[in-house]
Amino acid sequence: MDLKQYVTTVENWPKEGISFKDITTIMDNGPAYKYATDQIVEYAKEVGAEIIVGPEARGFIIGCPVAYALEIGFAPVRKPGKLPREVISADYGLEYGTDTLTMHKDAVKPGQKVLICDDLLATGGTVEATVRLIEQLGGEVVGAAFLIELEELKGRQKISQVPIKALIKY
Ligand SMILES: O=P(O)(O)OC[C@H]1O[C@H](OP(=O)(O)OP(=O)(O)O)[C@H](O)[C@@H]1O
Ligand SMILES: Nc1ncnc2[nH]cnc12
Repeated sequence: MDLKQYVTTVENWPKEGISFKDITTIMDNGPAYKYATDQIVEYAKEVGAEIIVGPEARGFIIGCPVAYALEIGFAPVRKPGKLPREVISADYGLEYGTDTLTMHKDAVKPGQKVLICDDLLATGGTVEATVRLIEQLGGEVVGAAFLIELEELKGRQKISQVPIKALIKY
């Protein structure tokens, strides 16, 4: 299946100059959503994932069905103030300023093999901060899987030690 045909590009959103890749037109198509999920499930098997970690919000849409299919767990990465128990935090750079991501301290067990799932790899700031969180908990990041990679932004250089799977490239 050519998944790219189900991505909708919205020019100049949310800001002038941004070419936004809207994945809701993959999700609302049953066969396309299943095909995309199945590809990542196969990758998760290849790398021996024991748990899926996904950053809010779109990482949940990709990661949760993969975890369900494999009967393994899913651990959320969230913005500050959203997780109710003790957390660890990682700051990361945005185009202007910084932001912070958090995970529960016991979300990943030491030595556990983790696959990170998200919809899109752009500058790599989100996934790089997610790798730091997982490694701080003692987890082993065995891969990062995305529906879309924006190659021009060179996000994969920020996590050069992590194997990356991207189903669609621009
Ligand atoms: O590689 P990066 O430059 O870090 O960009 C990619 C991230 O940006 C988007 O999430 P966003 O922070 O917009 O949050 P959302 O999923 O809640 O919309 C996307 O879902 C990725 O998580
Ligand atoms: N161009 C883009 N389209 C969709 N989500 C994004 N997150 C960061 N950059 C993005």
